[in-house]
Amino acid sequence: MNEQIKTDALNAAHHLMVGGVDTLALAEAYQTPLYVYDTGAIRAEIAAFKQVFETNHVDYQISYASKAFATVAMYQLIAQEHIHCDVVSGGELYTAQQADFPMANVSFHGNNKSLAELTMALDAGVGNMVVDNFDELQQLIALTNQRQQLTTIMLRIAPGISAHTHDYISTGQEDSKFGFDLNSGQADTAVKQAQAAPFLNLVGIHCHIGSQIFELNGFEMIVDKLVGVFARWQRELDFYPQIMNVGGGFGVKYTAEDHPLQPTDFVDAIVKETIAQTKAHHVPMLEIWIEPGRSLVAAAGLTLYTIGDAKEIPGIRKYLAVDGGMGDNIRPALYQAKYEAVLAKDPTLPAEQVASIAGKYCESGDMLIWNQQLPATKSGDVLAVLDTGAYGYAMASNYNRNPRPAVVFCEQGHSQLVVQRESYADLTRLDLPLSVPEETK
Ligand SMILES: Cc1ncc(COP(=O)(O)O)c(C=O)c1O
Ligand SMILES: N[C@@H](CCCC[NH3+])C(=O)O
Repeated sequence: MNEQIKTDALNAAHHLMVGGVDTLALAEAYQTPLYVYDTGAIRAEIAAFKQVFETNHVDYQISYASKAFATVAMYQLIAQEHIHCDVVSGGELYTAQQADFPMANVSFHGNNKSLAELTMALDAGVGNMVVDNFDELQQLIALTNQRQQLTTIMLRIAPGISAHTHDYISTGQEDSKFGFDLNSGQADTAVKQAQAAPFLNLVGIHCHIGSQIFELNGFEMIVDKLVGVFARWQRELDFYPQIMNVGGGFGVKYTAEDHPLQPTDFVDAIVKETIAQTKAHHVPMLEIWIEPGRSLVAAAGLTLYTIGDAKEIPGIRKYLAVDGGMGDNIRPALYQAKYEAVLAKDPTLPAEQVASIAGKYCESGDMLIWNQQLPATKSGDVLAVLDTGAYGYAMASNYNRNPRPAVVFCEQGHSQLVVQRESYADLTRLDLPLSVPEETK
């Protein structure tokens, strides 16, 4: 059986269960494609992160990087767990507001926040603005002076450390669009400007080196580098941050080929390194913030599809097409990301075929999985693609005018629809007809 599946995730009939709910019943009730989340698993991941910090007796904050999966219900779940979240756009901020998420617990990221977004954040009372560049810093200084509004900020630093991950999701290197460059002294200048701003309260430094990282070493390097810089800033600029935000990026297991550490192992290493480095530099211990996105939601989510048409090219390949694809999960096409799938009616059945799972979109690259071992299948069977909880729904599109799927939360045997399936009418809701010029009427 697929090693991603825990044995308690099967019912007596061997149907795959999520949060105590039968996936075949979910497919029947809500149709497919369908995003399904085990919200108990999300809560458990949060609890595991909290525990590492608490065992180490350090001040901390966990800020969920909501770009990984943002809906009203998700922000509400995060609020229930009493952690923070970060947003990267007016749209995410708006969704958090609709969820009544406490604005004091929101951090606002982004390398090109518009004036409208900055204003929206100040109006909302966002707790922490993560300032990315000099233009934004100047805009924020002007806005806060004008409004006489004391605003808490962190500065995002590009530490000049490359994470070993896909180029598209590596962000900490010197040549990055994100953050104040550390090596050239831009970060020092930004600190001085922020210190001089009467309405900015600079509480911390942020950096994020990338996503789906499998090695501790990048995080330890950030800590070493940042604490060294903080010690210098304390001497030279009379500035010592209260908070060190090391971002997210903790890698998760998508397939049997992946061997990540536990997300909590990363945090344990970060905490221990921070304790060691602050001692070595004779500076005060820092409050440590992390921003996990993927590691909180990836494994908690799966996508249910219905198998449709099959195509077998003798001696070459068998394709099984499903009723979704790159519109609900762009990651395989965009990052060559790999997933595994099981047959929802019985993941324990022995494999009898190797099939490649194709989407229904008009692109050859619309392949969800290459060469998946599966039992015998027939049209109408429900296929569960595992670990799709991060950056699936979040990056979904209406390509080919396909409506986006619904999202269902499951916990303790109950399911709840939290995002409705889009209808065809939703697709044209914002369209306006071609206007006919007067003279041709
Ligand atoms: C600033 C920032 N924080 C946190 C995250 C979350 O990353 P991940 O989902 O890999 O944990 C990202 C995305 O890479 C990010 O850009
Ligand atoms: N969207 C990416 C992660 C990017 C993280 C954003 N900083 C993924 O699916 O892997």
